[in-house]
Amino acid sequence: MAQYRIVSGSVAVISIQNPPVNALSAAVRNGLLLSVRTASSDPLVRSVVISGHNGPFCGGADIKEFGNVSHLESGPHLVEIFESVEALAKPVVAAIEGFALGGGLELALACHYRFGHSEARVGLPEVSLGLLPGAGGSQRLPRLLGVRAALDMIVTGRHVAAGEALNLGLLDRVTDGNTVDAAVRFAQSVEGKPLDDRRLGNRPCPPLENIDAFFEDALNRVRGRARGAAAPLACVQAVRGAATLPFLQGMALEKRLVETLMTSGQAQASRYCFFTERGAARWTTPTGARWDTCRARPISTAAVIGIYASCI
Ligand SMILES: CC(C)(COP(=O)(O)OP(=O)(O)OC[C@H]1O[C@@H](n2cnc3c(N)ncnc32)[C@H](O)[C@@H]1OP(=O)(O)O)[C@@H](O)C(=O)NCCC(=O)NCCSC(=O)/C=C/CCCCCCCCCCCCC(=O)O
Repeated sequence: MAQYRIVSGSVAVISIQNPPVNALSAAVRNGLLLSVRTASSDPLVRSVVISGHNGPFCGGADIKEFGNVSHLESGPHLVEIFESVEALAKPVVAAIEGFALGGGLELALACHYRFGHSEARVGLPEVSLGLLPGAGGSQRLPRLLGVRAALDMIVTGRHVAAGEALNLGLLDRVTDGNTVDAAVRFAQSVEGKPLDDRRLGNRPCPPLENIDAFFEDALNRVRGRARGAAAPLACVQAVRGAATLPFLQGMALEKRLVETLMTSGQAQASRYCFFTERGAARWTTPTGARWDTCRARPISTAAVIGIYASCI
């Protein structure tokens, strides 16, 4: 779900609430869209801050819903929500603590400004799930960072620390203090200012020389490393779309690519790995010991029972 409150008289703070990582489940998506519409129609609200409840901003789309069309369809699509955020006629500031990953960063990219805590990290790791950033990320990130930096982040899926994100221009400000408080103060300072420039969907991609040669080379390099994986190649195709197509056509290309990947065996296998790796950490023994209740015993005696010496 999403919590909605008004602070300082004019700022609507929308807080994503879905522990432990504030993933964008159907309930969260419903809450977010409702909150954005409420903020839009309330004449007392002049700006909006979006944050994560109790720490992390957002770990992205709810991976548990993938492969289950009825779950995916029981809430609005991320693309629709992010379009409403970007189109809002009041400034929207993302207050990023912990992490903004996948759909979480795509949400932040739809906001007009991005504030981050100095220890936060951001990234688009969809490629490791056999996917691409399919909720506008493959189209908005290149428009913000330029093709080279965006392609690197999208194809590798790496997590970027706040300091680097600030240098890249992905974050507008970084703070050591309370991120939400800083974002609220900033939101008030930009109330009533024009927003057209801040909407990444309105911006062209920064120009790149020898665009055909650049993407040919990128595709060859990625193909060499991908070892048969389809997602990294689709990422290159989507970013090429961002560089060469108007925003809406780029979004249509992104949609076609992610729908194909989503139903692939590679994406299913990658999801299985994601949950199995985490499941493996939850061990039990036949005597009933468990990973979450087991405590190390205090050491009362220790002895050396052998010495091995070697000479060369
Ligand atoms: C860094 C982390 C976020 C946190 O790490 P850590 O603190 O170490 O904690 P973990 O142990 O890893 O995780 C804690 C528990 O949380 C669960 N978890 C984590 N992330 C998620 C998540 N995103 N969703 C659900 N659950 C999550 C984790 O499993 C643990 O629980 P448990 O112990 O297993 O019970 C780290 O967790 C991390 O890296 N997470 C993953 C981040 C990530 O990859 N995010 C990107 C997700 S993908 C995305 O955001 C967007 C994708 C594009 C989607 C576009 C949608 C298009 C729909 C098209 C539909 C077409 C269908 C057509 C169908 C048809 O026609 O048939």
